Amino acid sequence: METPNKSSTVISFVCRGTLVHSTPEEALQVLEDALLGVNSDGKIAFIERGEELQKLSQIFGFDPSAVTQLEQHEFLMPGMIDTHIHASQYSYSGTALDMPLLQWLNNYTFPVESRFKDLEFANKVYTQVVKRTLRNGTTTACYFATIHTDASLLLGQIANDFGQRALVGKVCMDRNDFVKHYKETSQESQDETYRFIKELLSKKYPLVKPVVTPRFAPSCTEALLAQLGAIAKNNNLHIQSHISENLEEVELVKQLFPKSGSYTDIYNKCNLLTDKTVMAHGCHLSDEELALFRETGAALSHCPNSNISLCSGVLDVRNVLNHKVKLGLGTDVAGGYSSSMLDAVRRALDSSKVLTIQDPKHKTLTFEEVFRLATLGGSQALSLDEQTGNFEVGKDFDALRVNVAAPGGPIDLIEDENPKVLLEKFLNLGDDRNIMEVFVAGRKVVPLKKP
Ligand SMILES: Nc1nc2[nH]cnc2c(=O)[nH]1
Ligand SMILES: [Zn+2]
Repeated sequence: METPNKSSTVISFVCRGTLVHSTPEEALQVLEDALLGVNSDGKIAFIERGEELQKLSQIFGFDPSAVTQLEQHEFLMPGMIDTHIHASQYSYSGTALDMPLLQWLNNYTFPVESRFKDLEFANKVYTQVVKRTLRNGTTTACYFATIHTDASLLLGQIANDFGQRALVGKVCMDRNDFVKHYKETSQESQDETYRFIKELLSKKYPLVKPVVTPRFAPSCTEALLAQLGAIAKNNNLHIQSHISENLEEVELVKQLFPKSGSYTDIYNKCNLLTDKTVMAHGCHLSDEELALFRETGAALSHCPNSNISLCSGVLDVRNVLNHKVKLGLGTDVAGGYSSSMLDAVRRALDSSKVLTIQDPKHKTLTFEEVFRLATLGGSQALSLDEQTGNFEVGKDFDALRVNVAAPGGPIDLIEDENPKVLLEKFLNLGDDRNIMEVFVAGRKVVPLKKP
């Protein structure tokens, strides 16, 4: 037998068992008895068949007896990606869902967000939301903070300390007629955005990046939107905001921006639609607006719990996908009451089924397609698909070790099931008790470590 060439890569972790993930071609790919190796940089070094163990151990110089063997009812899946979550609204999640969007913002959201001037309060809430989302399997989160720069920097620090991959946005808003103390001047918003970006980048956190965050068109003057578009463009930064969530909001935008062709047109004219943009909701976008998303490479975040809870609308995900617009899932805490991406998966499936009830010709999303939205789709929506989203050699190892039959967990398995059934059961019935371990960039972050 030939001696295989030795690799200089240092392997820090090897796992053997079932892998489930998505590719652009296949919504669900199952690899049974696979071997996945992670190198000392936290990147996937190889994915091979189990029978190659001896050969791989020689090439990569690891001890075959140190391989982690997954149990019968276990599998590895990519970490889930929450493309839209308000860390600052976590304290009232599960409450205050009795009003439509604009009234909900004025009565609940703005008063709570204004409290983040207090860093002690911010520390308490942000620590809890990062811990909770990690335990629920969110390896990447795209966060809205508040207008307060120091508290927003603190959120970045906490995500880094617990090892979560995150985009963090200091919220910008220079218009707010209802809660008058919760807004900035245009100049403050611009200056503080610069300060936020500069200070967050100076920390050199490997997995935490700033995202330019105009709240949404009704909270911003056109001048501010244009300034933020310029900041993002000149510094090649991510952008996030909201668009076309509810019909009253769409009407308000028409009144506030009478010269614009559409809601999408406003953001586009201000250079806020790029291939690093993610806009939440889009329930009421026209096909022409979706075409503009496709042209600019901007993505949508589908937040079904929020859309139902605030009676905002039902996004036709099939139509978005047919337009080839990048799409991920978001919890939109606290308009969405659950911080778990498993809930987002279930609500996305329910919403698609509601559209089928209304129109039997509607092609319902499959659970495999929604699984892809929660993982690979999210990474594409955040333009992070070169780093994360699925299992590919060279990508970071962001993964969940799932045990569908975890003792004391929510799922009773009567018989042995195949991996596809195990995944479907986990997505529909599972919770954090089934998520035994969470890895981000090769580092085990759940069970949680004290930072
Ligand atoms: N769901 C939701 N929509 C918004 N539009 C502007 N701000 C918000 C927010 O905080 N939550
Ligand atoms: Zn939101």
